[in-house]
Amino acid sequence: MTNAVNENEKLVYEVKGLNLWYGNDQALKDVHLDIKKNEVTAIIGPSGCGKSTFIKTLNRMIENIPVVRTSGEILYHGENIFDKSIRVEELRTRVGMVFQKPNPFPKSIFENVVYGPKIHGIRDKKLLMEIAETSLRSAALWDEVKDRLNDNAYGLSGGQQQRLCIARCLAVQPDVILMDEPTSALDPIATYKIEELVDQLKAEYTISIVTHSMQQAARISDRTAFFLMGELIEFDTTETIFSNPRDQRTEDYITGRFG
Ligand SMILES: Nc1ncnc2c1ncn2[C@@H]1O[C@H](COP(=O)(O)OP(=O)(O)OP(=O)(O)O)[C@@H](O)[C@H]1O
Repeated sequence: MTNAVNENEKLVYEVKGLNLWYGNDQALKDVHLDIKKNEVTAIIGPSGCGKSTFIKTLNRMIENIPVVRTSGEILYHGENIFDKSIRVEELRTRVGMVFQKPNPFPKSIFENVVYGPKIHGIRDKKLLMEIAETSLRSAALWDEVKDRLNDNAYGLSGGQQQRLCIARCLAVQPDVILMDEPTSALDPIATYKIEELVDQLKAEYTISIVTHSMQQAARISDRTAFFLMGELIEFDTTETIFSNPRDQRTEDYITGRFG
């Protein structure tokens, strides 16, 4: 009994029978998947299989698209995120998101990081500075920007901008970080830095990352979910998915036979 309770506490998400439609087109089909605390869960699969749709559903960001309809349940710490009692803004604060293309605001580095805390009513300059420093340190960017916090964020390199977006996400103290192909616009060195960062961040956060790179999924994730045409074909430890997949379609994809 105790073990069962402890196991459940480790589950951040329990996705149960999730379906999603864009108008009449079904993009997710009866998806069942658990996401565990302090793990990196990689979402892989060929273009159009529903990877982005899936992670954007986890913080209900997908509902910004008016034609979207869903059915099924997504339990987040045991509560269904589709329940009427759920406050969507709060959910999106707890479950932050980093996108494919770095998207800093046209503001200073400092203002980018403290944007969320300010919206939440924090005005104290000293506290904002502390939040900025902690978040930038956690995003492994502090040393590179500490002397130019008032410079415009657009002056940073692409990789630095992406780490700034991660810092901005961390500044509101999320629980989960969703990353939608966060390195696809970056060069190998900047990619390596983000991968290293993901590995450090999982000590404190739960991370789900969409990636087109099988090597990246294998390098940084604990578990991997393989999607195909809206269906979750296989979900297992990353080691099993890449060394001993159960489904032929998973094997075909990871060995580069399609996609
Ligand atoms: N805003 C939208 N309106 C209608 N259909 C959409 C919309 N966004 C995505 N789709 C459709 O939903 C399906 C899944 O798309 P999604 O972007 O989730 O796939 P993906 O696996 O992330 O693809 P990629 O790897 O190319 O980013 C596709 O068939 C796509 O055409």
